[in-house]
Amino acid sequence: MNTVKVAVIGAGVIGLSTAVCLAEALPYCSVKILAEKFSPDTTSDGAAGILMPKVFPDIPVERQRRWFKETFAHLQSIVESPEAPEAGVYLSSGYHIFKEVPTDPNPYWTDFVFGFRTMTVHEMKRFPKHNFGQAFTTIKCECSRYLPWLEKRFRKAGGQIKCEKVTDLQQLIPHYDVIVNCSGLGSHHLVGDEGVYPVRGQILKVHATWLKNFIRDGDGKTYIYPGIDHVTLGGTRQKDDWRLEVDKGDSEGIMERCSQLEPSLQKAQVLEEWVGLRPGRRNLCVEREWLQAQDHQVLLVHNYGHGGCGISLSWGSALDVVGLVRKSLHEKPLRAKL
Ligand SMILES: Cc1cc2nc3c(=O)[nH]c(=O)nc-3n(C[C@H](O)[C@H](O)[C@H](O)COP(=O)(O)OP(=O)(O)OC[C@H]3O[C@@H](n4cnc5c(N)ncnc54)[C@H](O)[C@@H]3O)c2cc1C
Ligand SMILES: O=C(O)CCC(=O)C(=O)O
Repeated sequence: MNTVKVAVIGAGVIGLSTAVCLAEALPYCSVKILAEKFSPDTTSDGAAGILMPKVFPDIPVERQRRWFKETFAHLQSIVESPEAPEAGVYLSSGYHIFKEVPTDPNPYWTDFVFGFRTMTVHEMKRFPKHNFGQAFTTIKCECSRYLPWLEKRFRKAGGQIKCEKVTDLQQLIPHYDVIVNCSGLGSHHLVGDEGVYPVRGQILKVHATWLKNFIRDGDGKTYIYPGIDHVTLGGTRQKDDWRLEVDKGDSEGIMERCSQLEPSLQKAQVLEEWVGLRPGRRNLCVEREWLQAQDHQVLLVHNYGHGGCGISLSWGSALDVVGLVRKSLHEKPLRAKL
C-alpha cells in the first residue's frame, strides 16, 4: 500500500493521544501533527487530570464505557511501569461527597476504578454539611508531564510535528489523504460547529504537601486534587464564558469553598492562578465524513468536544479514530476515482 498521509490537528491530550495511536497502529500511515499551541500552553496542560468522566446524554453508555475502560487500562499500564514518573501518571485516592444522594450513584465508570464504596458514617462526620459520600482510588494523569511524554512516543513512532494554525481545512486537501480534527474548542471556528462552547474553568495551584487525598463536592464546582508538584483547587464551570484572564473573585470563592472542606488550606501558599476553557459540547463528537477534492475524496475524522473529561476518555476515543480510519480506508481505498 502507498503511504497514507495523515494530518492530526491539535496537540492537546486528544491530538497527541490520537496521533500516537494512529502512528503505532497503522504503519502504512505517515502522521503529522499541526497545532497552533503545544505543551505547556494547551487547555490540557492545566487540567487536574483526574479520571472521573461525566456521562454524555445521547451516546450509548456502552461506547462511553469502552472509552473509559481503554483509557483507564492504558494509563494503569503506565502507572505499573518505570515510565510513571516521567509520564506524570499515578493512583489517587479520595472522597466524592454530596449534600443529597445523587440520581445515579453508580455511573458506568465506577466499575473500573478501584475499591469503589459508600463512605461510612464515621468518615462522613468530617463533612457535617454533606449527607452521602463515595470513596475510591482512580488515576491522575498530569498533562504538563504526560503531553511531552506522548510527544516523545509519537516521534519515536516516526511522527512529525509542525506549529501551524489551520484556518481552512480545504487548504490541507491537496496535501493529505486523511485529516483528523482534534482541535477541541477550536472546532467552533475551524469546522463551524456552534454546538461547541467554552466552559470556563479557573483553578488555584497551591503548595500543601501534607494533603494526600482528593475531595470533590458533588457538582464538581469545588475540588481539591493533590498532585506531584502542587495541589489543584477548583473550580468554576462558566458556560459560554471566553475570558482567559484570572478573576480575583473566582479565586477567593475557590479558596473559601475548599477551605471549608479542608481547613488546613488556610495555611497553603498560592503558587499560581490558572484559567482554561473546556471544549463543551452536549455530546462528544467522534465521527467521520468525506471532503470532496477534485477527483477523489479525503477522509475527515473528528475527535473533539470532551468537555471536562478529555483526559478521562482520551485513549479510548483515540482508539475509535484508529478504527474509523482503518474501516474507511478499507471501504474506499486511497485516491479512488469517483
Ligand atoms: C480547570 C480544568 C480542569 C480540568 N480537569 C480535568 C480532569 O481532572 N480530568 C479530565 O479528564 N479532564 C479535565 N479537564 C478537561 C480537559 O482539560 C479537556 O477535556 C481536554 O484538555 C481537552 O483536550 P483537547 O486536546 O481536546 O483540547 P486542548 O488541550 O485545548 O487542545 C486543543 C489543541 O488544538 C489546537 N488547535 C485548536 N484550533 C486549532 C487550529 N485552528 N489550528 C491548529 N491547531 C488548533 C490547539 O492549539 C491545541 O493544540 C479540565 C479542564 C479544565 C479547564
Ligand atoms: O470534575 C472534576 O472533579 C475534575 C476536574 C475537572 O474535570 C474539571 O474541572 O473539568
